[in-house]
Amino acid sequence: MTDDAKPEIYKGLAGVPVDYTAISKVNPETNSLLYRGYPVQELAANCTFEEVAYLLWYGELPDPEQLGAFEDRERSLRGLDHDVKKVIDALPIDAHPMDVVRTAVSFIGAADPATPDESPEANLDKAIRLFAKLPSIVAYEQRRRNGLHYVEPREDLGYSANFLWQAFGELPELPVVSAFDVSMILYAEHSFNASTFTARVITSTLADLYSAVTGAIGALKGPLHGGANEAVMHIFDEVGSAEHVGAWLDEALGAKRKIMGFGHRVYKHGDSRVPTMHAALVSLVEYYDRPDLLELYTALADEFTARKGIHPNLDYPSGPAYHLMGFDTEIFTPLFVAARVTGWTAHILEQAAANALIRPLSVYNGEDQRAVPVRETAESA
Ligand SMILES: CC(=O)SCCNC(=O)CCNC(=O)[C@H](O)C(C)(C)COP(=O)(O)OP(=O)(O)OC[C@H]1O[C@@H](n2cnc3c(N)ncnc32)[C@H](O)[C@@H]1OP(=O)(O)O
Ligand SMILES: O=C([O-])CC(=O)C(=O)O
Repeated sequence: MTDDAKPEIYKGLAGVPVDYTAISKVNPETNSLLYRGYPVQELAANCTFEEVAYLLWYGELPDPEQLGAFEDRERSLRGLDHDVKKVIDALPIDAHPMDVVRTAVSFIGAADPATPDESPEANLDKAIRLFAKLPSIVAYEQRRRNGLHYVEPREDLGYSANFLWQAFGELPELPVVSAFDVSMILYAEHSFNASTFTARVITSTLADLYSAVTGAIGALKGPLHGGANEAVMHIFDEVGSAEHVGAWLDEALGAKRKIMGFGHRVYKHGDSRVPTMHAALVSLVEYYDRPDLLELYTALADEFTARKGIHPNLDYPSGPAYHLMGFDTEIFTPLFVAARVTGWTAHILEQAAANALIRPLSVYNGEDQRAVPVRETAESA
């Protein structure tokens, strides 16, 4: 093949549309994000995470009766079987919480007799099951790694209040519940990001929903994707305080480091979700009286954006927000899992409903064809 005839390679599939989706629309030109047509900011201001999860799966917001039935189902599925806890307990105490969550989801899939049933109804049921159980898994891991016991879920609490209850064993105050719920809504869905695309690739082979979610958790762990919210907090720890930002950036940029929590494959002028999460962070800073954290947050964002023209993404305000709520830094990405399981499973259902095996082409650039050398043996010599 001559050089002229070489097909164009789209590294990282950047800018390549690979399929349709009716679940969400990311528009970098207008800096907007729609879930099933609704602006995410309006959903965050007016809906609970349960309503948004329902919207992502069913395509419409629930009426009061539908919401009541959905909430009853979700609340009834929250608890963890003894076997799931046993599997979690068998893992090293210093395992990364993302590995723990991935293993727990994989175990739930292995133990669910409905796993092979790939009907849309069965898949939706599995999605709601994971949605309901992930808070118990993540909250338990937050406690286990700190030597604390499992806290049973409470059916009298909404999703976010119960999540915080299970993580910290005390009833959270309203500003904390609201900020947490907003973060879950903002993290829920974002079109063909790397983890969702992973889930769709796995689904395209006709593998089961649990396999697709397990794979998606693996893809989310990396710091170029969901792992960035954890990495942001490590950066905050390194920098220390607002007055050190300039010197820290000189060194980090000099060493050509990537600054986690900044930049995005699709948004080049800022992430549509950041203003809403920033407002939630400000309310937490006021509630916990931590102006120093906001000063550091603002100084780093302003200085980095001024120097590089690269804006914060959602992981930038989420990291310090989860820190203020009391979560360990390593638990931040598992919180993202709990939210994104809604988007992943909506995409799994969409992919399965109009499936085509996802199998792109590669362009070979290795050795030309050659003969395997025939080596002389002792007998033939
Ligand atoms: C919820 C989410 O998953 S949002 C994403 C979370 N990830 C992060 O925050 C990790 C840090 N950010 C990044 O690594 C990138 O911005 C990505 C991976 C998110 C997007 O990257 P891409 O679209 O592939 O752009 P790419 O990495 O090629 O960056 C383009 C240029 O900007 C630079 N750049 C982009 N982001 C950053 C950053 N955070 N810090 C320093 N430089 C950056 C790159 O070094 C590159 O520079 P160059 O052209 O001189 O080589
Ligand atoms: O869209 C992306 O590439 C990453 C992202 O922001 C997300 O998954 O929320």
